Amino acid sequence: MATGNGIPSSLLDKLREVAKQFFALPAEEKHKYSRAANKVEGYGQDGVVSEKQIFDWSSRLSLKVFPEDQRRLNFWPENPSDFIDVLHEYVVKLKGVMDILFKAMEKSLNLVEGSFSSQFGDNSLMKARFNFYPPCSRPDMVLGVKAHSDRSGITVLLQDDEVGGLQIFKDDKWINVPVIPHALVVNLGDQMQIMSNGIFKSPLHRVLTNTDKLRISVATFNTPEPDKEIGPVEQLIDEKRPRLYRNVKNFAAFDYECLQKGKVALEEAKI
Ligand SMILES: O=C(O)CCC(=O)C(=O)O
Ligand SMILES: [Fe+2]
Repeated sequence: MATGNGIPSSLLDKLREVAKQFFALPAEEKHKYSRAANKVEGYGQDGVVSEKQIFDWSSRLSLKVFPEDQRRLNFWPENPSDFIDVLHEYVVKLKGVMDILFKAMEKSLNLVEGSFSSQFGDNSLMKARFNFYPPCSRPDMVLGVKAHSDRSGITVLLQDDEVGGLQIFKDDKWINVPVIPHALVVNLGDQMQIMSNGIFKSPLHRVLTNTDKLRISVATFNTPEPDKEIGPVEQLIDEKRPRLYRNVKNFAAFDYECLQKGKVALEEAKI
């Protein structure tokens, strides 16, 4: 949980506000930004992969925010009118926060500076995902997001300022993540688990639904450049802690292939 993260509280509030305003638009207006059936970028619900699939109780708007020249502005809402500026300001500041996180993680393991950040590269990908969870009459029947670990390197999450629901799996139990309005939740993804040779964990997490309140969140995923090979930092491999993972490239694509075969990418990357 990063409080005092250097991002003004007013900007965090504004980001939640523009997210709420976007999701409150009439369906036809939101559908201007609909994602294509086989793509993740844009507005929509879960893609359909099988007949037996259980859907998440949520809608999302996913946008690639960095590298800046890869932004597809046709998916960026024009309504509310300050959406684009607020998102831009947030992600620029968040990049600075991510740089501090890399340095802190490297330092905490006595690593050479850049051990992690250089694996992400200068053109690492950043995607912002706005999640909208409407109230749900049967919270016992359906989840807002099913249990998963993030396949990113690092995820930074801005939660709803009032409504909880995020849980993390720890010591064989689901634990509620507290709601702290101006804190950012830092969640390490599968690729950090690989780079840290298993020292940092990519935790399972899920989101519960709620009978009478809607919830929003903004997850920002930072991922290494897809054509860069990533792997456990050499300094973290020794006789006591042998190399756990092989090097991988384009983990997102690898993860997708594994999913289709019913396999878990982190397991498949093990030596
Ligand atoms: O809404 C949340 O609190 C978490 C969302 C999440 O886990 C995700 O978007 O990957
Ligand atoms: Fe997640």
